[in-house]
Amino acid sequence: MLTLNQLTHSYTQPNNARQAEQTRLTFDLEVETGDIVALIGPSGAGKSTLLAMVAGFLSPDSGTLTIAGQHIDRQLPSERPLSLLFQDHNLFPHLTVFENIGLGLHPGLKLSQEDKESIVVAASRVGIQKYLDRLPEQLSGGQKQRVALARCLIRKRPLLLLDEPFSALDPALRKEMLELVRSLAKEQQTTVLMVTHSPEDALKIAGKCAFISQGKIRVFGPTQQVLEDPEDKELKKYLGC
Ligand SMILES: Nc1ncnc2c1ncn2[C@@H]1O[C@H](COP(=O)(O)OP(=O)(O)OP(=O)(O)O)[C@@H](O)[C@H]1O
Repeated sequence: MLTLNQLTHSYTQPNNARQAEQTRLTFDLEVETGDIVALIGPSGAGKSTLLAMVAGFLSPDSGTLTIAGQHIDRQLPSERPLSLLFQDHNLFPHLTVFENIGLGLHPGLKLSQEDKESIVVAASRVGIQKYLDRLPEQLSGGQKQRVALARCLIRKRPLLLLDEPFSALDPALRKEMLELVRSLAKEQQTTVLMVTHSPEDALKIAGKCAFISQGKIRVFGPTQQVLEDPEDKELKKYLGC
């Protein structure tokens, strides 16, 4: 179980009158192990802030964050039991596909024979085993995202954070990648939080959906119910119903 309990972050910035203006975002969420949750909501609602607090890039002012009962609030991003996949796949341009995937296992690439074998397995799982010797610049956008996904997969962390990772891909490839994430998550019992602007993508892979608005989760429930039978006024407006 992933639990966010009153997890709060406030941004302070000067306004036109040169006074400090605060934007306060507070999140409560409970996600069962192995569930895929889509985070949707209008621009500026707080989706990236939620993800950044879970990832550890942004410190909460208050509240708690636990995975399987363990507090991870104080851990550095690299110590947290999670992997991240963003639209910008963050591959290292001077390293081969093999090495880029290997970074998921060891930041210094000190790889045992077993590690090397698991890199090949992860690459085959996402369909890029033919390209292990290539550099990222010799790959298409979709192939690069597969490498990034393989790097996440090989880490076998219990939580995967996705921030619009496939939005630059064409519809067929995007669908294929989403299905791949779904089957990999099921295989490894990975809990997934996925920020998306696409209700269609949410319906494709997420069993649950959280609608975020003005720094809060306003609606949380089964994706189909949230998106196809919305009751909340703001959610209806967001969906254009
Ligand atoms: N560094 C910052 N300083 C001040 N305010 C910020 C900062 N980052 C975000 N905000 C504010 O916090 C709120 C939430 O922003 P956030 O980026 O989390 O929204 P979002 O839902 O991810 O938006 P989008 O879909 O456009 O990426 C917004 O009102 C935004 O203006």
